[in-house]
Amino acid sequence: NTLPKVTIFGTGGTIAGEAKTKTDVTGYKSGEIAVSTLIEAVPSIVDVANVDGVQIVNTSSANITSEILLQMAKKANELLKKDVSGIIITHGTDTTEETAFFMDLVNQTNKPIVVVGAMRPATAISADGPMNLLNAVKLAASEDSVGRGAMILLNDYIGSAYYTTKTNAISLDTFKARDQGFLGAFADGVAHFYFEPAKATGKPNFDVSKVDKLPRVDIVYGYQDMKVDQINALIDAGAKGLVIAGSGNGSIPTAVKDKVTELNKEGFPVVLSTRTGGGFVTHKDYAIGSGTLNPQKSRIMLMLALTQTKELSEIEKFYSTDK
Ligand SMILES: NC(=O)C[C@H](N)C(=O)O
Repeated sequence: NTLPKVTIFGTGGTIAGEAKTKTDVTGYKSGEIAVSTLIEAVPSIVDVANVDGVQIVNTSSANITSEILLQMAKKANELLKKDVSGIIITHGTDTTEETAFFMDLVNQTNKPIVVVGAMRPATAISADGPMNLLNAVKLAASEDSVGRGAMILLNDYIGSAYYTTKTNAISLDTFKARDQGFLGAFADGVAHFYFEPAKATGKPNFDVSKVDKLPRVDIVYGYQDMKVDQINALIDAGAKGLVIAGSGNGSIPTAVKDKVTELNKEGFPVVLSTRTGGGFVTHKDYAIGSGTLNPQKSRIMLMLALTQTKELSEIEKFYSTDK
């Protein structure tokens, strides 16, 4: 038929989660139900698009690896370059923003990639997954979605993958972009956008078609009395770059700053982000400031940046919001 083609990558998460009782919304197993079953549970999807399901993995989103990200990037680009109008990734919400951000940066087309999940398992009363999935199909199939980058969709709200983050451990209303706001919302089963299509300022694009492996990048949490031991241990373990979730505008204790300064002189990339959940980390003369990116997105950016350059001054540009 003439409906747009949409491919759904199933990766697991609560949207595919199964609990022992209908009222259990925390003690359940993520990634139990196949993507084909999720699609069958929403019969009206067939009125919106020609849908195809691909089971990539079926697991909790904490188990998504950079190998899985690369696999999805290659498959998504292959399909989007053909006649598929949009890709949906059903995903656990805990690391949704990492996958969505990665897919946003590696998409070689202007077609939509929509990452969707749920906060209540499929077996719960008032499960949010089926409606979220139907909305995701509408979003991925819509011409209005073209040129908007990857998007995160949950609880009727459409957020840009670049800026949206999970802000609450259990609430249905968890995804937010506090400073930048949502792109739009569903009303009466229809996606309404608040703006014309736009690209996040300074957003780079990475072609990973020839990348076999992403470099290891780790995150270290900052706190009072933080020591340099974790930094040393991670470098010994093979980290090719580090992100520090500093306090405030990326601040770290003096001893850690001395270590970071030393690493900077050696050309080892350290990105300073913030544990505050918002704002902007400015560039320092001893480390790269993460700009608007939180620690987990800064990590994804650094892995991708390192596939292109080892130069700190070049890496720094990927965190810039300048045009
Ligand atoms: N709401 C969720 O999807 C959480 C789940 N633990 C996950 O796989 O990320």
